[in-house]
Amino acid sequence: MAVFTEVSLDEARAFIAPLDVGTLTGLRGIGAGIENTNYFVTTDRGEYVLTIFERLTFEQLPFYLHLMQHLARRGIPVPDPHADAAGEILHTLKGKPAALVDKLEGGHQLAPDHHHCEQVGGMLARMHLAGQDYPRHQPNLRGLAWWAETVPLVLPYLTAAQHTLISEELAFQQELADSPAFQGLPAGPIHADLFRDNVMFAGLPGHERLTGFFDFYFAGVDSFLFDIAVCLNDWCIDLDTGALIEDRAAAFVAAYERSRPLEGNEVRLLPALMRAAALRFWTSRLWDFHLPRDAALLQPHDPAHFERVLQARIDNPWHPPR
Ligand SMILES: Nc1ncnc2c1ncn2[C@@H]1O[C@H](COP(=O)(O)OP(=O)(O)OP(=O)(O)O)[C@@H](O)[C@H]1O
Ligand SMILES: N[C@@H](CCO)C(=O)O
Repeated sequence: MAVFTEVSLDEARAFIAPLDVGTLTGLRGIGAGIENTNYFVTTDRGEYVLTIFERLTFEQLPFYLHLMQHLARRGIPVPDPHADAAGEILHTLKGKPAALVDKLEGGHQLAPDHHHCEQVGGMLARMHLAGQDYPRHQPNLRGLAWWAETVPLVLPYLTAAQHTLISEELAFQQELADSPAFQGLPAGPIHADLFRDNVMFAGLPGHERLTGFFDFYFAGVDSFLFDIAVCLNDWCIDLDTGALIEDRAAAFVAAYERSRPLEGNEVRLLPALMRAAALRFWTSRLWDFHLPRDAALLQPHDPAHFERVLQARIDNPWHPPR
């Protein structure tokens, strides 16, 4: 269970007191997640999620929390952060930054079909449009600069073949980033980590409806196409092999385009961005695996999965049907 910072009932009670959410009746550490400490908080008024941020700083967090508030106010289903009497949504607990947000209804859809992919694609486009007038700016902190910094740190742990694959891909992405086509991609606030475990669905089997996107703590201003690529690499692949399930990917993109049609350059660069998205998560998983931080019990994600995904994207580039 990834509880990095233990919180007692008394500490939780004192933390929620200024937030006008009622009286504490329950507190439970959440096992999933590898970035932050999360607790489900129950009060006589409802259910909430308390997050203590383990890596992000007081300077970085306003971008994420105000983005969630901005999107929630525009009707995108995301957890809305709770403010104190002064309107502040970033708080402090045990000396670390912390927030209390609404708990979303439902659960994860870990074996998605067309129906789920279409809903995620459609909502992603609506989220991109709703974020366009968000005034704060922060780059994607897990973007190209971070890959370039982190790849050298993990190289000592790799085989010769992995060393070549990751180094060549980084060089390819650096060259791509310098191209006018890449620099002209439509951009804005993106989620950047919208995997199956960061989306909720509720309802009867076969009729589930999307109830929310959450875990915005890798969000940043970057190309919308990168967000689409991250999703396609998780929602629309065979998890055993990394192979793209093309009809599911086509359904995802078609649903996205009903709200925001892709530009010509976006269609052209999608295969390269799907490689970029695979590189991003291969690198972060290698980093978490080989250079772990303290946690009560941390189970890092399997890096080899994204090595397979990257290889599959290189071997079989995919363009959405036109
Ligand atoms: N607002 C929310 N509503 C309902 N459940 C939530 C909410 N936020 C978090 N959870 C639950 O807590 C679990 C862990 O949260 P999360 O995925 O944000 O962890 P993390 O460590 O911050 O991130 P990561 O996914 O990057 O490892 C989720 O899988 C989900 O079950
Ligand atoms: N979604 C990420 C974890 C958070 O960055 C992964 O699966 O590696």
